[in-house]
Parts: sequence; C-alpha cells; structure tokens
Amino acid sequence: MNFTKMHGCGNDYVYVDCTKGMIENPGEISRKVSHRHFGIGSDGLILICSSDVADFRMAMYNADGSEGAMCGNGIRCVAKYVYDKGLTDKKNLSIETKSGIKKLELTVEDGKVSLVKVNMGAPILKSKDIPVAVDTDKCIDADINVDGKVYKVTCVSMGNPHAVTFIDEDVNKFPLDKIGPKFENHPMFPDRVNTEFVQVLNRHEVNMRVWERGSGETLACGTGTCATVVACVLNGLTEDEITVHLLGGDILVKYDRDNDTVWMTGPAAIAFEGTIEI
Ligand SMILES: N[C@H](CCC[C@H](N)C(=O)O)C(=O)O
Repeated sequence: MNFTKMHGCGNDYVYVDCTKGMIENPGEISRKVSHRHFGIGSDGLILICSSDVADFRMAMYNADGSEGAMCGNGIRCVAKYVYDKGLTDKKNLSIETKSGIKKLELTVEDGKVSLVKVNMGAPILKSKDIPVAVDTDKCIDADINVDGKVYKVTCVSMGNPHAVTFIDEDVNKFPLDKIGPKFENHPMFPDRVNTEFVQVLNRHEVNMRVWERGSGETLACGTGTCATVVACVLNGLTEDEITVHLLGGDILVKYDRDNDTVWMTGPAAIAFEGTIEI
C-alpha cells in the first residue's frame, strides 16, 4: 500500500489515495499503521476517496480502529494532498465527510498548499445530538465529576463530540494521561468523547491540550479548537476570533455567531511517503 504521512500542527495521519479503489478493513489497517513501534506511527488513517456529491470524500479512522465523522486537521491535509499531487487544480474545494460537505479555501505558495481555511459549519449544542447524557437541553459550564474532582465542561459537537474543560492551571503540567481516559469513557458520554483542556491566556489566545477519543493525546485537534472557541464565546471568556496554541502549532478559529458558522484556518504539511505491506 502506498501512503503519505501528513500532519496538521503535528496531528499526524497516514493518508491513502483511494480515488481509484477502496482498501479493505480500514479500521484494522488504521490500528496496524498507527502503531508508533510496529507500524508507520500516526494518530490514525485517512482515506481520500472520490465523491458523487463533492470534489472528494474523506474517511477517517482513529488509532484504535474506530471511525470518526470529521477531522479538522485531516481535512486540511486532504486539501493539500489533492492539490499538491495534481488531483485537482481548484483552490476552492468541497470535501464530503460523515458529518456533511465542507468548503475549503486553499492558500498556495510556490505551487504548494501552505494554509487552508475551512468552513466548519454550525456547532451542535443540543445535549442529545452530541450526545451527552444529561437532562438539560444544552451542556454549558456544567459540572462533571471525574476521579473525585469536579470540573466544568461545555459540550459541543463539530460533527464529532467534544467536552471543553477550562482549567486554571498550566495546561502543560496537567496530568492528561491519567485524566483524559476518564473523560473519554465517562458515563456522561455514551459515544465516548474528545476532551480539550483549555487555559485562557487573554481575550485573543488560549492554550489547549487534547485527549482524543480513540487516539489518546495528540499534538493538535482541529475540530477540538473549533469546539473550544465556541465554548469560550458561549462562556464569555474570549472574543469570537482567537488563536489556539497547541503542542504542535497554532490554529486560528472564528465563531461567527450571526451566521452560526465556525471558520478554522491552519497549516497542512507532508512529512514523508512510502509503501507498507498490509
Ligand atoms: N484530530 C481530529 C479529530 C479526530 C476526532 C476523533 N478522535 C473522533 O473520534 O471523533 C481533528 O483534527 O479534528
């Protein structure tokens, strides 16, 4: 299998061109290739497919083999892949995902995509649609008891479920390995959850670390940055356009409340390419 290893702010996936034919057992292949010692090493697998309703279709799998509906860093890399490799010459693309069709604007420098802006659509706030097992319509600044400690969460779906947790301490010192899995598997989240731990720096910047459902800690999460900015705005903590600092780089997110639309802008990069026997 030919592959390209790409990343958006260090959130890395193995990308496979399936426009000429699908691969079998993608979940199992994701588990295998993602392994950082026995495989290629990645946060999961992303397939680039043809689409009947958009320019391309993206399918994404976590490192544990589960399928995700949307991937913010992944969709920017898919845009770079199809443009840089000449599968399209369009700088405005539509990409089908399991959470709908997304529109993307590509910035091209020296013939290669450097930055991608994505219309991420409207955030989903209804508890039952995220899903969050609470008896309130929305879950904003709600209490959650994890491992004997009460945290405040705001839950948002950007096509996939997120629990945004504001913390006062330095995010870099937060024991994510220990607490992340407890959020992921908490009974409040029947489909498990991606959790963002966020430290607000000022009205224009936050630091964020993420524990992803199915992949563990990753260096960045695009949908997670969008959920974070929506949560910041809903809780009155920041302006509506802010920079999210992640372990692997920065992503700019704007929550346009008037049009109920989230915009995400960030980089996409190719790390290396190769072939693997599967
Ligand atoms: N890293 C991705 C999100 C993957 C979400 C996945 N872990 C899930 O099960 O929903 C991003 O950049 O948006």
